[in-house]
This record gives sequence, C-alpha cells and structure tokens, in this order.
Amino acid sequence: MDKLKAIQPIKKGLSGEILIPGDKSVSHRSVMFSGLCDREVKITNFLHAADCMSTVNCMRALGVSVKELDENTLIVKGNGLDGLKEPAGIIDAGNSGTTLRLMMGILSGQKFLTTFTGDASLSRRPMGRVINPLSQMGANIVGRQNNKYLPITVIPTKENLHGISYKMPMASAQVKSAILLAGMNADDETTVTEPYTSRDHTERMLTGFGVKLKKSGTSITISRVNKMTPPAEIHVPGDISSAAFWLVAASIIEGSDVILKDVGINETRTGIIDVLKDMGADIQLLNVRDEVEPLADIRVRYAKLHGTTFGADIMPRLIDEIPIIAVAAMFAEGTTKITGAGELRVKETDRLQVITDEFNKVCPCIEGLEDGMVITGGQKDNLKFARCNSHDDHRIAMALAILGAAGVGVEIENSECVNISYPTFYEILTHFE
Ligand SMILES: O=C(O)C1=C[C@@H](OP(=O)(O)O)[C@@H](O)[C@H](O)C1
Ligand SMILES: C=C(OP(=O)(O)O)C(=O)O
Repeated sequence: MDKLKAIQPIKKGLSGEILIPGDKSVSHRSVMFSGLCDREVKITNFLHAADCMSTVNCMRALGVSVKELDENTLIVKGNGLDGLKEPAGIIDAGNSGTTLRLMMGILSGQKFLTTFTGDASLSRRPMGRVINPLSQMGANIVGRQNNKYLPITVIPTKENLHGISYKMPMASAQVKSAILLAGMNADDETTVTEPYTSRDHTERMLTGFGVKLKKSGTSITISRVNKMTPPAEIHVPGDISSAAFWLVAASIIEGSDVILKDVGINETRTGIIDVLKDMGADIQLLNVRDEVEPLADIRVRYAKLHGTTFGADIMPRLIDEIPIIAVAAMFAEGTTKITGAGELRVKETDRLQVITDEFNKVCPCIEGLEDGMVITGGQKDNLKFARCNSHDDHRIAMALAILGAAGVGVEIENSECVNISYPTFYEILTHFE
C-alpha cells in the first residue's frame, strides 16, 4: 500500500535557493544517444529518477555499459551505431512514455527482436501514434489491440527502412523524436512536420553528436547517419518542469522570495514562465548562459496573480505544467480558461479528468471542458482540507502538494509516484515552514 502523505501549509513563504534536478527529457536522450556511440560519454547532473532509470535499464539490456559514478554522474559506453544487441528478456519501460516511444524509433531499424512491457499506466497510453508512422517506414511493430498498446514487439525486417514525409496529427516531441531516430537508419530522407513546435532536445542533442538536420518552419529533415561523434561530456540542465512547482508555490505563497538554480530555459519549454508572467507573476531570469541547452537561475517572488486565457499554440511549451498552472489559477483573481489541452487525456492519467476530480475536493472551482478547463480563481480563503488521490501520476501528486502547502494542507493518497521525476520533492517542500 502506497503511503498517504500529509502536507502542512507553508506560512512564511519560500526563501533561499533551490537546486533544480536534471531535466528528464534531456537525461533520457543523453543515455540513449551516448549508447549509440563507440566511446565513453560522461553525463553530469543526470536525473536519477524512476523514468530515467527505465531508460538506463533498457540501454543496458541492449548491451550498452552504463556505470553510475554517483547518483547523478554516468559513464555510458556503447558499441557504435550498429552495436546494440538483442536483449535476453522482455524490457520493462515502467511508467515512461519517453523511454518506450523513443526506443521504438531507435529499434525499428535493428536486425533483432525486442519486446516491451510497462506499468498499468503506460499500458493504457496510445502507441499507435508512433507505430503507424514507423510502419510506414517499413518497420514491423506489433502490439495489443491491433498495434495500439503494450505489450509491444519490434520485429526485425529484411529490408532497410525507407524515409517518409510525415505530417503529425499532434504536436508531440516523442512522436517527432521516434520518427527522426528511425530516420537515422532509413535509406532516404525523412521529414516530419508538427502542427506546433514541441520540445527540440532531440534535434539539439543529435546536432551536438555531429548529426545533420535541416529545419524549415515546423518541419525537420534527417538522412541516414553512419556515425555519431559524441561530446566527451553532457551536462544536463535543471528541469523547468520540476522548477514549475516552485515557480507557482513562490508566486502564490505570501512572503516568498526564492532563487531556482540552474534551470534549463530552452524556449520550447518556457511556456510556464510566459503564462505566469501574463498572470502578473514576479519572475526574473538571472545569470543566463548558453550551453547545448540555455540555462538560468530564476528569481521568483510572491505576487498578486490574475486569471488568463491560453490554448493550443502554447500548449507544447507547457504540456506537463497544466496541473500546477491550474493551482496558480485557483489563487489568481478572476477566471482562467485553458483550451487545446486534449493531449493531457493521454498522459500518465487523464490529467484533465484527474485535475477536475481531485482539485475540486479542495475547492469546487474547476469546470472540465473536452480539451481543457475553466477555473474560477480567488479561492485562497475558500479552500478546505481534503484527502485527494494522485492516481499514481507524479505531476498530479506534486501539484496537489503545492495546493495544500499554499492553502490549508492536504492529504495525498498514492503520494510516492513523485519518484518518477522528482524523488527529492517532498524533502525540499518540508524545508519551508
Ligand atoms: O519528449 C519528451 O521528452 C516528452 C514529451 C512530452 O510528451 P509528448 O511527446 O507525448 O507530448 C512530455 O509530455 C513528456 O513529459 C516528455
Ligand atoms: C508525460 C510525462 O512523461 P512520459 O510521457 O515520458 O511518461 C510527464 O513526465 O509528465
């Protein structure tokens, strides 16, 4: 039985500095791409959390050496671009959509068989969105319910993959990445076009490994890759999706003035900063610097927020932040309307449904829409202590914790799932009084 977590209200606000752990998306990719090279790559500030460990275990099962120098420092040594080996058993992708979808792209051109499983949540998530375009490239991937769900097997094909030009029905970095990674093994050019630009970590990191990509608007083109030349070291920036919980907590808890250290500010990820600023938040970027990914320290102070409206065009830039933005909206004066968020229905949970069901237990102020929600704000004095359920969704658990900390406290059932992306989250939260 998972632990019930009691969260106390924070009275004095957030202060000092919070060191933000490594970015989950960049951590996954750093291990995958390094594992396709034939020399050692050192990865620093790697996110040691359950999702990224699913990727580490997957790469190990495929014959890649991954040594852990300490919790956040890895040495990855692969056997070259054609050096992955057939795994001896079934690979468990756990809770991680990124692991499963990107690995399908990498494995679809390999000459061996791989079978994946995952947890109950991942087994409900749609995989046809990756299997369909990869099949058009000549991959042979089968899954439950007519190739839609886990368990999934990637079957070797006799023919090489061929390039396609694919217009994606949704903005998704996982789908885009899977197609580009398969495209590295295809005989001719592969082009993928998104309705809106999603996070571009794959494109940036592949470029850092010497892979040539052409970008035009929201289209990316890749050709067969014969060799990857890794940097000696990859430093993973702090995860803005983890920083998001403190950005909102400090914005809504009076007396807060805190600095979030070493946060990745790649513009395909900073939608949360734009939306919070639009709501009146006091956020300053300090010490901005540019590595493979841009980084900054972020100062955030309590401010009186007001409601806002946003939709599909900004959604890929804040897709994982909707639960915590909903919390900000509950404290903001006026109404917040979010549309174009239908993708939230196919995350670890149906996040639109879970936000409406669980946050309304604390204060019934959220009306669900088919592709979003309307939140009536100004609820600070109307919150009641409730027992809520994360439904085993890490981002819901953390958003509920901030809702409780900024209000009158909360109890969270299935609270341990924060280990998926932010194992030290509760420890940091309880530093503040
Ligand atoms: O590529 C990635 O690392 C991710 C892409 C997003 O998913 P989609 O591609 O399904 O939108 C995001 O929600 C997920 O947390 C991580
Ligand atoms: C959706 C998420 O991750 P994934 O798709 O990799 O499971 C997330 O971390 O919020």
